Amino acid sequence: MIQINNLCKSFGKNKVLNNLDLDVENGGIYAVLGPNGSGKTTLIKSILGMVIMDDGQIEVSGQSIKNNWLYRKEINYLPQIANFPGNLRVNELIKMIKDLRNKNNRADELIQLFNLNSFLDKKLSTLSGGTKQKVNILLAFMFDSPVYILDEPTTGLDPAALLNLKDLIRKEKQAGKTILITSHILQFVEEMADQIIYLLEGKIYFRGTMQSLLKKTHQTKFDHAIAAIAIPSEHV
Ligand SMILES: Nc1ncnc2c1ncn2[C@@H]1O[C@H](COP(=O)(O)OP(=O)(O)OP(=O)(O)O)[C@@H](O)[C@H]1O
Repeated sequence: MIQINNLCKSFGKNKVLNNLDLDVENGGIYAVLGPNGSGKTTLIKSILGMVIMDDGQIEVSGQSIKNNWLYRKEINYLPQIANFPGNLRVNELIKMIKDLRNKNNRADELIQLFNLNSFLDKKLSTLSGGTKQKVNILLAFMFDSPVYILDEPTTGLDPAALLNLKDLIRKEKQAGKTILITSHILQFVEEMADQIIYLLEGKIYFRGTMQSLLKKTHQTKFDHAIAAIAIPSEHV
């Protein structure tokens, strides 16, 4: 589904991704983890074509992303920080995105699910952080797509909204979708992810299931395994 070879990206002298290779198969939930600044967002944005790679190849569904914009139609993206004009009202934003994509959508179902009815005529700049995030989730899930990329999707959500988000993601997985998620919330990752992809020093430092991570780090708890992951196994 997503194939990355020798991906390199630097910002000035800061080499963020260094000959990174990664294969993401079709279907399932993949958690992209790593310390702050390890390059998770840069990796995600490279896949989306929002960061121009210095070197390497990325293919999505067998198509190279270079000089190609059609592949982006296959990916629904929830950014870490969405920058929509603050004076736009929620219903205007939803309508604008509907008109742009012009295909079947399930905005109404998601408005009910996240209790957004009473916010539809509010300006984006007046919404709380959690409500803004619910609107962003609605935009990321309102169209059907084979691939979802969710950058810190749980930010600011209350417990009820978090449950709804988890249900949404599970349903998409059951429908065979491929879902890449970055999150620092380990409980969420532990509950949701089929595979862990751990970034460190510009490369994929670990890739595998939760069970294989626990085994590799000789730990019984996920948070301890994550803390231990970057320590050579003879020191764990
Ligand atoms: N546009 C940019 N210009 C300059 N440096 C950048 C830019 N984008 C990212 N960086 C740098 O690249 C490195 C990786 O950043 P990135 O946002 O990909 O990390 P991350 O793993 O997503 O971090 P976090 O967990 O804090 O969200 C950081 O050192 C960051 O400062």
